[in-house]
Amino acid sequence: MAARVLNLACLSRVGLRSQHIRLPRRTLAALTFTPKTLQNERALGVSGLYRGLHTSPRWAQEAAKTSGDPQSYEFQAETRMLLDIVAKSLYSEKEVFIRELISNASDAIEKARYLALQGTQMDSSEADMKIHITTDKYDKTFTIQDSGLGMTKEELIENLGTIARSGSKMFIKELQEAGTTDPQSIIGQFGVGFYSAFMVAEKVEVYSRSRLPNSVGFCWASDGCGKYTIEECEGVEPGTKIVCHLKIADREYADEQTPLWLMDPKEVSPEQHDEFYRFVGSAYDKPRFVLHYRTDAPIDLRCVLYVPEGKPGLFDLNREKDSSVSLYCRRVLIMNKAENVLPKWLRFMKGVVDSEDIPLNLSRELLQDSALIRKLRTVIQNRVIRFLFDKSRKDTENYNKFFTDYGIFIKEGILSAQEQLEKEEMAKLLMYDSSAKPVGEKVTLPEYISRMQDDQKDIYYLATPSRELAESSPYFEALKKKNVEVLFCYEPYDEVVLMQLREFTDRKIISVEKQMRQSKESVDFDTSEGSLRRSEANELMDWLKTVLAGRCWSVKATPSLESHPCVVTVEEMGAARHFVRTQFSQIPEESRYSLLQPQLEINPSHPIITKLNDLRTSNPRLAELIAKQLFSNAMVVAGLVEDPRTVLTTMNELLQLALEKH
Ligand SMILES: Nc1ncnc2c1ncn2[C@@H]1O[C@H](COP(=O)(O)OP(=O)(O)OP(=O)(O)O)[C@@H](O)[C@H]1O
Repeated sequence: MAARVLNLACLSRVGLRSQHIRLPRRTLAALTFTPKTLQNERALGVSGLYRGLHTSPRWAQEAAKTSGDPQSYEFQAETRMLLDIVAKSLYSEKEVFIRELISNASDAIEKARYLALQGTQMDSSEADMKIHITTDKYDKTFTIQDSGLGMTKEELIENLGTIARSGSKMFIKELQEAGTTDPQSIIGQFGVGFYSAFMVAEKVEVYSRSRLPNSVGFCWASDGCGKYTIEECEGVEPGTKIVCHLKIADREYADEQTPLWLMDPKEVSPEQHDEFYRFVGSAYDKPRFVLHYRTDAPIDLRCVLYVPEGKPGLFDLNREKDSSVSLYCRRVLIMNKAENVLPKWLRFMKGVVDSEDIPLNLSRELLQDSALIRKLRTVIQNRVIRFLFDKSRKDTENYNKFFTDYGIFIKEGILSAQEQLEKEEMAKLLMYDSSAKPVGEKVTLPEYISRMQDDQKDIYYLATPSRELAESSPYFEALKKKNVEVLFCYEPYDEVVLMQLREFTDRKIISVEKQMRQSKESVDFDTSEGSLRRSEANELMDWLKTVLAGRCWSVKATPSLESHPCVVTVEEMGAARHFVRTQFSQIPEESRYSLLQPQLEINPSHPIITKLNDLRTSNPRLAELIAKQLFSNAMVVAGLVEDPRTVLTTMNELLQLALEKH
């Protein structure tokens, strides 16, 4: 069995998850899986300091001195029987003893907290609650210390000398019923609690001092062979410290094991990552991407970050602050769920960040606003972006799936970033359908740029609800004719993101509608086949302005259209659509058009337009209705109509007139 005791992943293997360690909520996690570092006074002092407590820096290593004569006691008969079996057990999953001892420590803390809340007078405050685990490879010890309720002498006798608990009792009962031929086969079915320490320890010492006022410390010790001793002890901190002196065969539990994130990335197996991910992320799925890396400059950093296999839920999207990344400094846990270590948009990532450059006494306030944390965040963000961009090129299929599930976070990142450079970095990760690619194949902005024709300056996109509508869009028509690639985006916030981004590597990002509105190309009336003549077109446009007064701000003839009679353009189509979606219902009808100032662009070669020109003299009423309907239709195509019912008002009258002659 590989040495693994102090690896967090090992705890998950023994079925221990963070929620099993029922520490008081306000207690910042106190599991510090560092053997030698814990003996370093600084680390110890800081774990206390960090929690803002006034605990002794030597909390976990008080020099307890026995001060009385050890008194010898015999275990209760049932306990002896249990101990005998446990001690000789060949039970293969011995590491369960860690879970049992942590559970007891956690229970003791809960009890102390409960009593404090009840108003019971206690030594020191509730805020001190913590559990430390240390090992010493040379002394072959595994030590767990908690600042829980502790035990009086009577309680040590009562609790550790007799079996009161149901699990152990049932174990003994089952053994008696089954005969003792194969106790190992049933040991795993019962938690044997504190006694499980004897599976790995040849001697166990329990230093304990009750938190009740005026209590003194005691040392309980036993080799698990029928007897135990209790003697008074000085220098015992309130709470309980259990020192397991390991059997030779089990000395590996005192080994210092490098935490997974400090291991060479090549040495960590996917299974280890799966296990560790579940542990740190309190998750049940697997990671879909693993970023395990280290760097020394510009900041010392050891990271293992995971992107979950599962899709984010509504809760994850709305989650404002909660992070699933733990911050360590040289393996000492500084903060669980540390906000600000990752930018907010990366809140879907889970894992561990360990940096030697982080001061051990980092407070929550410092974490909010520290140049160092900002630097850390930038370094990690850049690395994650590089990693994801790499995935987009080398593992396209999985990246596409990732983008479908988590793309919204990237868009949020772009919207919330301050610097253009930062926005553009994130924008590398965006993916869109493209007019140059078949359905389902997506392209990134760098890919788009690599295919741009020499005379193309800008990046074009069309925001539309679907591919079908994109392909048949009048706005796309002109660029399609010229064989210019257009990105299609389907989500309402896509165009807000692209509008905010404005440019990418010095190329402007422009909607096809804007391109059309800004186009300087004019209609060549002399050569356009079937087109109105210039004078006819001018007259028609003047007439249209009158008919559509109050709704249409200007009318223009465009050479860009082919199969469509007309379109509407506004100055900033994306912003206008956003405005229509979010604000329109609060604005009176007449004010809406003056805010949008729509321009009607007509195709002077289109049969509807040429016919309309004739109709305005032969049947002015029908011509007027058609003009209004054309304008309404164009507003719908532009996505500027909030309520479709408003475009139907003239429809019945129009149909009636159209059918009159039949
Ligand atoms: N760290 C500790 N601090 C205070 N009391 C402890 C500690 N560890 C054990 N005890 C006491 O010893 C008793 C026996 O522990 P053991 O693990 O055998 O069973 P248990 O924890 O009571 O059972 P269960 O795990 O089913 O709740 C506990 O009930 C508790 O009163």
